[in-house]
Amino acid sequence: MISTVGVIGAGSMGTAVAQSISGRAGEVIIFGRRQEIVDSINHDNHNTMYFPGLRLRPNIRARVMNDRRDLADCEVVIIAVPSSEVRSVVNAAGDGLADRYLITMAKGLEYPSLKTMSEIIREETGNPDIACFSGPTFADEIAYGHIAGATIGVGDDPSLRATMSDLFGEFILDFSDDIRAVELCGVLKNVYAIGTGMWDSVYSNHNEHYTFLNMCYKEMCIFLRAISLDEGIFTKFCCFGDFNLTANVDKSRNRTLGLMVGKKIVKTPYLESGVTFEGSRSVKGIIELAKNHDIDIPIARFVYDVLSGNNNVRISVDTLVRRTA
Ligand SMILES: NC(=O)C1=CN([C@@H]2O[C@H](COP(=O)(O)OP(=O)(O)OC[C@H]3O[C@@H](n4cnc5c(N)ncnc54)[C@H](OP(=O)(O)O)[C@@H]3O)[C@@H](O)[C@H]2O)C=CC1
Ligand SMILES: O=C(CO)COP(=O)(O)O
Repeated sequence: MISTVGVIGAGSMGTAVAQSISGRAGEVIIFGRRQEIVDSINHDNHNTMYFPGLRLRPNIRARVMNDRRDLADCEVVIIAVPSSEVRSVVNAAGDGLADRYLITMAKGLEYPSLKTMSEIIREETGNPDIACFSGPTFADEIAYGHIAGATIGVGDDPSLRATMSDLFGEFILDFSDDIRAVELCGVLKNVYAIGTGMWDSVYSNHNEHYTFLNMCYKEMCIFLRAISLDEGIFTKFCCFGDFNLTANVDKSRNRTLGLMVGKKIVKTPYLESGVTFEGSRSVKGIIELAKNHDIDIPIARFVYDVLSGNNNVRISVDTLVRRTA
């Protein structure tokens, strides 16, 4: 059994994954930035801000981010903060992330570098032992122990693979040695989830919904075929599963953002609500990446145009339909 696992990020996914793996590790330390969350975990076994009704296992404790005393004791460190924060958080952790296994859960793309999270982490730490975890994994459902599938993106290091299989033994797992492709699946699905929300704000029939879903998945596969070294990526949890979960289910923040923008409930793409909308931050980078690979992704551009306020969703949807027809 792995003795100590660190989880950086005391939000939805950090708390959920801490609960999920705590049955497979001696101790889990959640590193959060708010003292009140750290205190609620340590004094009451609850993260009252994110999962007030969930009693966390007794072997989960918390530390404030800048208190890195315990980071050195962690054999494995999971990074579960929004992608926009990964570089600064990893940089702040400094050499506390060297010489141990690192796992990223963040689904975003840095702009304008177009780097994925594992690439940023490796750049900041120099540590090559990095894996990623991505799939149809709503945090609340993970937190309460429901079944979920996930793709582990990991290189050919047998020890790291074994550690990932052990740590995430509660999940149904598939594996890919193309870490970047697994991460890009998580980025793409968020963009198409926003797009599906926008589409569904205009069209309400089943045929229309699933026609658009197919259009999105086709565009996602064209993109992945151009960049992925893993020919099987299309049927892995990080791809088909997570795309469908996020594009179809209103629990998804990205889909909800698409619905809200499509219905003109919100205007600014980068909302100050404090909610983590990964897709709106990554769409520009996806468009740039596609251009670099000479790939045409009209739906991603549709999403970007509407989020940027360049067009109203009805006009954009109509253009998309006529363009694709
Ligand atoms: N939620 C989900 O269902 C899933 C999320 N993910 C991915 O996990 C990643 C994290 O998302 P999620 O947990 O949902 O987001 P949340 O908004 O629920 O939580 C984000 C957490 O990160 C913390 N945080 C933000 N900035 C910093 C910082 N600079 N330093 C330290 N901590 C910081 C927040 O602190 P504070 O509480 O103080 O704001 C919060 O605890 C995203 O990339 C997301 O796509 C993946 C699968 C499922
Ligand atoms: O990645 C997720 C589920 O796998 C969470 O999706 P949202 O960020 O759209 O809520």
